[in-house]
Amino acid sequence: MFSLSSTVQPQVTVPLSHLINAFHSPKNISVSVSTSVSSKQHRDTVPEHDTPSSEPVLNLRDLGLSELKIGQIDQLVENLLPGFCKDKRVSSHWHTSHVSAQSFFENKYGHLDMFSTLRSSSLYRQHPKTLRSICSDLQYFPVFTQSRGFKTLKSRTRRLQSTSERLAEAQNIAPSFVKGFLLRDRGTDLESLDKLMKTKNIPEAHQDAFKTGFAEGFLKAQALTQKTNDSLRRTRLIVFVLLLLGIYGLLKNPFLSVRFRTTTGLDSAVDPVQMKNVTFEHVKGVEEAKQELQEVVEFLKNPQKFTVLGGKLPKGILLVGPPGTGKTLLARAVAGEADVPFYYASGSEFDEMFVGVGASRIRNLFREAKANAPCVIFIDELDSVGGKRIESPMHPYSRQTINQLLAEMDGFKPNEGVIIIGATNFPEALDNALIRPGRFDMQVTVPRPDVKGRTEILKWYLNKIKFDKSVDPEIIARGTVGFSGAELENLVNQAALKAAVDGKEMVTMKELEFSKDKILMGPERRSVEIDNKNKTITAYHESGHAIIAYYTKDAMPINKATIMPRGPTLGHVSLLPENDRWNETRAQLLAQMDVSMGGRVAEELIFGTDHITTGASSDFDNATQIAKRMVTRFGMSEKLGVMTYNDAGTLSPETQSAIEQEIRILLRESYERAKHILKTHAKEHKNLAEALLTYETLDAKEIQIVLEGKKLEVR
Ligand SMILES: Nc1ncnc2c1ncn2[C@@H]1O[C@H](COP(=O)(O)OP(=O)(O)OP(=O)(O)O)[C@@H](O)[C@H]1O
Ligand SMILES: [Zn+2]
Repeated sequence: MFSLSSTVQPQVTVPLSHLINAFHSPKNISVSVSTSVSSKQHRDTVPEHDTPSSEPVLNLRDLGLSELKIGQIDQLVENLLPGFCKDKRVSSHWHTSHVSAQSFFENKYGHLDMFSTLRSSSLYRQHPKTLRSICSDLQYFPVFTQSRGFKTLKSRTRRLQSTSERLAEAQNIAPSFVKGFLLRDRGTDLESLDKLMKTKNIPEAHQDAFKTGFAEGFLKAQALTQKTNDSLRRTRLIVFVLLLLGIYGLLKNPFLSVRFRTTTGLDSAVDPVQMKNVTFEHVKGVEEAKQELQEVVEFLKNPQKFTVLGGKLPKGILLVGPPGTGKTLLARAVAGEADVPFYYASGSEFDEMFVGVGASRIRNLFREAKANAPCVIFIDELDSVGGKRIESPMHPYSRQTINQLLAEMDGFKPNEGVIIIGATNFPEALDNALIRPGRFDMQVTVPRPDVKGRTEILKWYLNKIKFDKSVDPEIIARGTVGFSGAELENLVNQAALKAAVDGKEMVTMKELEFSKDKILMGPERRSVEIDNKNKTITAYHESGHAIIAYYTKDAMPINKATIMPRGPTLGHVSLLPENDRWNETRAQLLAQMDVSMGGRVAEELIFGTDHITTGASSDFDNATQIAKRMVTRFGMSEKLGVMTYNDAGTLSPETQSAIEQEIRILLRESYERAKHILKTHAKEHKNLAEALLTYETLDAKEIQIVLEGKKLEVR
């Protein structure tokens, strides 16, 4: 800090009193002030400095200022001594009045360690002799250190604070090592106080003030030294204690350092989990997958038995299926059934932007696993490490990672007892090298559960909560086609939460239905204020669907009708297939179209063609889709015959218009059938709509009561 070179000098300032001396020494005045010519001439007339004397005698060249023109000198003097040039009232008293000179300087420049600054300046190097004398003299001055901006200090010091006060202020701001410098110099100050007073001929009257100032400064400095020493001692103590603790830790646990290594981000730890508490019992509705994995369990339980008989088991098993169908759970269950360690890794963990990191993680994982065989390594999201998108810039090192994985899989023998289970939602996306024999060569499909599976899963999770006896899991299962195991678990959980919020003691069908609708269609929009007119239209529209479903032989049974807004819908009627439908008959498809038509037909019949609404658009979409597929894909149109028409672009215009014609006919016939039913059952239609307006939601039983003309019990 104090070895600033001349290029980065902060305000290099020539010592004041000596400058004044320099300016006022008779020789120099003749040179610097009376010379009004150019600098060249100026330099010629300057006599060489060769007068050794007790008082330092300076000229401008000695100070490196000989190049200065008169105007610049004035500028310099004005900078150093504002007002000096205006009233040339400056006398030699200036350099004797230390306190005032000092405070004046501080006012303008803050505390400046001029001594050191000067020494390090190029000025000093050029004129060592002269400046050394200045410096040696300056040692007796309090050391200044630049501490703050000019303006602030000036405005403050107008209040004529004592020097020592300001010095203390500066010390508080200066970093401790700077303080160190300040303090060292202070020692010399004390010794030489008397000497200084003598050499500087301080007038009697000022001596006391001078001494007091010095004493104050000295005491403050002492206190500061004490503080600095204390904090130094404290730091040393803390470091020492930490060191001791470290050594102790190492002695007690020699693996501490290894732990540190394995828990760093790049080289993450691989810890197995014992899966005793997860068995095949916990995985419901995926019987085939469980059966296929059963032999893997047997192998893990006793690898030797298998190899003795010459049996060969795959090293890698790929679990393929949509998210949430229980792939992870199955893998855990395999480890749990066999009671072996389970290593979990997610493919995305290996997908690193840094060279070698993914590969080294794979290496670590396999090394650990081999040391603990028999065991199961599970790699979730295998496609994110073993996908085909190898050379993509987003995954610069995935090729390396895959190669490492392949090398590891090839590197151990089948009887070593390590089984690698990978899971993926997109088997097509996997790198072909991964699914070759000897790697992931066994595929087990884990599909979405069927109605039987869903019932089992629902029962399993219902058993973990309190539920009413009237709850029929099968009804919920029938209404949750396409739900995964994870979604069904969520459904039961949401129902339990709903029951708790409503202050009920057990979960009933109502809560289960509620959470099913919530998952399917978004939350209810109770806050939406729907005017009576729209409510009435919705009620007739929905009961239109319900009436058609009820009176059409091949339609699915009704589950529920509601005019409660939910998600984007104003109301809906839900139908339940008795079973998951693998196939649908022509009659069933036509019935579905009729039920869809029911809503619009109802609006038309009740409110007239002028008042039909846009609310039926999705119904039409649905009906049109069914008709289109019947004609173009299922060969269900007599006119177009048993043929599929997939690519519309390759069809002749005649064929296209024939298809359109057929679809139109199907829709028209459907519309007429719906109209006929609603006209025939106008009374039931009205009753149902009114019941909906009163109760908002009606379940299958209630709908039946209304349609049979009986009165609903008040709920
Ligand atoms: N068949 C099932 N039987 C019981 N619970 C299931 C089943 N399927 C899913 N679950 C529940 O859902 C949770 C999530 O399933 P899991 O993580 O095993 O699905 P996943 O197929 O691995 O999904 P992803 O592909 O998203 O990783 C399980 O912890 C379990 O609670
Ligand atoms: Zn509708």
